[in-house]
Amino acid sequence: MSEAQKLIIFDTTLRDGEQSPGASMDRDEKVAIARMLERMRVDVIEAGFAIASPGDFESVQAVATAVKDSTVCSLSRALDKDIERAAEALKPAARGRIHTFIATSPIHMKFKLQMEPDKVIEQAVRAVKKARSLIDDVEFSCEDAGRSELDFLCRIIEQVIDAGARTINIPDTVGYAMPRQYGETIRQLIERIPNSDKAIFSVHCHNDLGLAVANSLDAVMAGARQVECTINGLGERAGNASLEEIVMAVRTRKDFFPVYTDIDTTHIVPTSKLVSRVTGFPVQPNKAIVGNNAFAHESGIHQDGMLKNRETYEIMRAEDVGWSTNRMVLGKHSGRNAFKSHLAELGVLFASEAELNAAFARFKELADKKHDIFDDDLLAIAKDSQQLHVAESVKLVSLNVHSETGEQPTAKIVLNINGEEKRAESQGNGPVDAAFRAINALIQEAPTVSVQEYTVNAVTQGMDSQVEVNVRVEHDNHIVTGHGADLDILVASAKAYLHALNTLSTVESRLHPHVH
Ligand SMILES: CC(=O)SCCNC(=O)CCNC(=O)[C@H](O)C(C)(C)COP(=O)(O)OP(=O)(O)OC[C@H]1O[C@@H](n2cnc3c(N)ncnc32)[C@H](O)[C@@H]1OP(=O)(O)O
Ligand SMILES: CC(C)C(=O)C(=O)O
Repeated sequence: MSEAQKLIIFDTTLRDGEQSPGASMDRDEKVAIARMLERMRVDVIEAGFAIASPGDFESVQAVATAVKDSTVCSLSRALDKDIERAAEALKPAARGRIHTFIATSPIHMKFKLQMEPDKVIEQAVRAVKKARSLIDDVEFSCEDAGRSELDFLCRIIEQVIDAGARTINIPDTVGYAMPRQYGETIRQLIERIPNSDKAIFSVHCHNDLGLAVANSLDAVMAGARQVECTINGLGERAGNASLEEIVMAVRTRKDFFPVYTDIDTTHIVPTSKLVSRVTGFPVQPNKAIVGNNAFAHESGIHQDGMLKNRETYEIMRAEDVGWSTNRMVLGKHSGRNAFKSHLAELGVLFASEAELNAAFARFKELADKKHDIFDDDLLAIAKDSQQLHVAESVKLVSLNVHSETGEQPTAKIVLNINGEEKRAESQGNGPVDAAFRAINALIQEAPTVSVQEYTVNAVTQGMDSQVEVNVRVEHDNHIVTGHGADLDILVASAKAYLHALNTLSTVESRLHPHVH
């Protein structure tokens, strides 16, 4: 593609992004983000508003010193003192830009600036000339262009281009524009302004109606060749157009957009994470490109499709935007193929279809009860299910434990012993002791088995974690350890104890289940 088809990416995370209430960043944090943006090959980094405060001045200066490959820009009102301060802060820049602006909508001119439209044009022209006297690269913005009159925009833009502005930005400051209408405005401006070919038209859209990206892209179709945007869509009120969405839309739909960007997209996710960490603004999980779920697949039909061909459900590659990989999330909507494939990645191979089915059934039961299923949960299930065939003569059917302050706990247990259901009830010093005694009541030689160690581990973090219980038992100089996993600590304990007894019975071929 030709140079005329290059879409300039202007990142304003450090300026408009910082205008998100609560998102302020200190100088070093801004430099760290600016370096990431430079590595990503962002064309222009708006580092701040130099006159806003000494801190902002220092930040613009520090970014201008640190960054060499991207243009560094400072915002300024259409006032000499702002422009001089911006130029001063940008002195160390290899490439500096002054971005000066004034509002052009009737409501802003009348109530905020309290200026006649002709005076606004005069001030804009003076400001651009002043900026050009200090720096070559000058951008001019018509603040609230989205609510400005087209004829007035044509007049002011023609004059600021004559005054030396080389980038003309048409901001939808309050997020009022609609996609087709906004693109049409850009098209009309480029067509009607006689010297429009001397400037690059830029857009800067806010997300008040959730249309910032759509409006920006519509403007690109209409001839805009610079998009102002922010990482994670940060920005004043509902934010700005998000850089990652703009860049990936253009890249993914090369067939649709007549433009390209120079962005190295593999830096997108690390930069998003840095911005989120620095500002304390979490990224919503379903946020396009950078949300945790953006490349995660949970439902069985999707996972099955993905396993057969990734493109069945993905239009971009996770690796291309900086994720290490896409994710198959196992949850209650997942199917057997994804379950088997995920466990194979964890090194678990099922010996038979029956074993896979048993583990899959346990997984579905767990997924119904537990929100997040982690790899450790799956490994615990696999371990538990694979043990079932070690010795299945005794299986837990149900356990009911009653425990109350000041009273001895009672356990009622139902076991399946060689295909027959047997019941027992017992008290104990604690609920686990009561459960073990109830098991002992159904297995003749179990009371001669000594429990040497009993440990409980939470399999994953969180209150709804599965627990894994290990019970080490000794009988006739044989020591075995039983494992059991469940959301219920008592059920996990009973399973672990039974697993130990079953293993002993296999090892010794002597500890026969026996109904009293
Ligand atoms: C759409 C945008 O995002 S624009 C950028 C918004 N960002 C910011 O405002 C952050 C930084 N701002 C600040 O720190 C301060 O507002 C400052 C330093 C710029 C100005 O502070 P103050 O001098 O105390 O003025 P204050 O903020 O109260 O009011 C703004 C003044 O600038 C005037 N003004 C607003 N925009 C412009 C402009 N583009 N050109 C010239 N004057 C302007 C207003 O009319 C008002 O003038 P008045 O004091 O004569 O009524
Ligand atoms: C100053 C301009 C570019 C702006 O931030 C806006 O209009 O939203």
